[in-house]
Amino acid sequence: MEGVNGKKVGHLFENISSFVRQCIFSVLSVGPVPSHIAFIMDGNRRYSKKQNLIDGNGHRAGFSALINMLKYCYELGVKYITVYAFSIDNFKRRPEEVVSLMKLMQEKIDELTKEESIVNRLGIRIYFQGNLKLLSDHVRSAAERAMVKTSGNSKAVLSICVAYTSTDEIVHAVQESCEEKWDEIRKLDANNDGGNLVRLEENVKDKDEHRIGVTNVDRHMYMSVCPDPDIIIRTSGAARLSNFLLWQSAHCLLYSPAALWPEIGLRHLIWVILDFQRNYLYLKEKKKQS
Ligand SMILES: CC(C)=CCC/C(C)=C/CC/C(C)=C/COP(=O)(O)OP(=O)(O)O
Repeated sequence: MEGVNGKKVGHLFENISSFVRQCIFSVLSVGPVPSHIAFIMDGNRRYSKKQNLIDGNGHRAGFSALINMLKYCYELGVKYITVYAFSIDNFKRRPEEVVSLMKLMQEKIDELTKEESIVNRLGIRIYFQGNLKLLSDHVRSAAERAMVKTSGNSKAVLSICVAYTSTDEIVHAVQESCEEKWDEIRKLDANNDGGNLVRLEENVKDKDEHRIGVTNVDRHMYMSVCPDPDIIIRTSGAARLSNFLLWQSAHCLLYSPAALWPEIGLRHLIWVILDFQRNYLYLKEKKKQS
């Protein structure tokens, strides 16, 4: 009996908080709403220590916080959400910790891929971004399955950066751009009996035409599926980017609340949206000038 009553109270509380959220979001939506928010989910181990949890449960709590934040962003109308889930540098952690994090990652990816998962209910497409070759076969296959299974979803996009650093992304994009240019030049050359490569050396105008520019590199970024982020939120009070979205964050608003990642909540999102709206015209002007 107590259990039934407890469930009813739980449902009632959920309905009331969902209604309050809707009211707040409709007021916020009168102003500009960011199209892309990225999160550095810092402070999961510290949360675990603070709450005396067993190892790994801080990251589990972090995953629940991610799901809540995903839901809030979706309800507010933010189309792109990106999270820094595992950096290339994180592979240098204690092997037991890496293994446990990868196990959790695989379990949660499989959970997200299920038919009835939140991403499928809301129509969210998942991308995994990073040097996926560095992942174990199991985790990489899970990630690839999730990308395929959600590829028909189009309401919003969740990019999960794993085995990711910005420097690796930039090097990868530059390498791909060089290969693409070389292919172009070789093709031209073949069509002109080898004349182009010689002419290229001689003709400065042609040289410029065949130079790699920002747009070439941009196109080959892992993150080219999204517009640049409007806001990056890093929890636990650290105001560093730690090799995350360096290429994409020239004009974005940074916010670093003291809360540890599992403690992040609606109030933090509301606060940063208000800050974004206050700075909107200035940021828009800066983007235009670049
Ligand atoms: C499928 C999916 C998206 C899973 C994500 C699970 C999750 C929350 C991963 C976070 C991983 C991570 C290294 C966070 C940084 O906190 P930390 O471990 O560095 O903690 P600290 O800052 O307290 O040391």
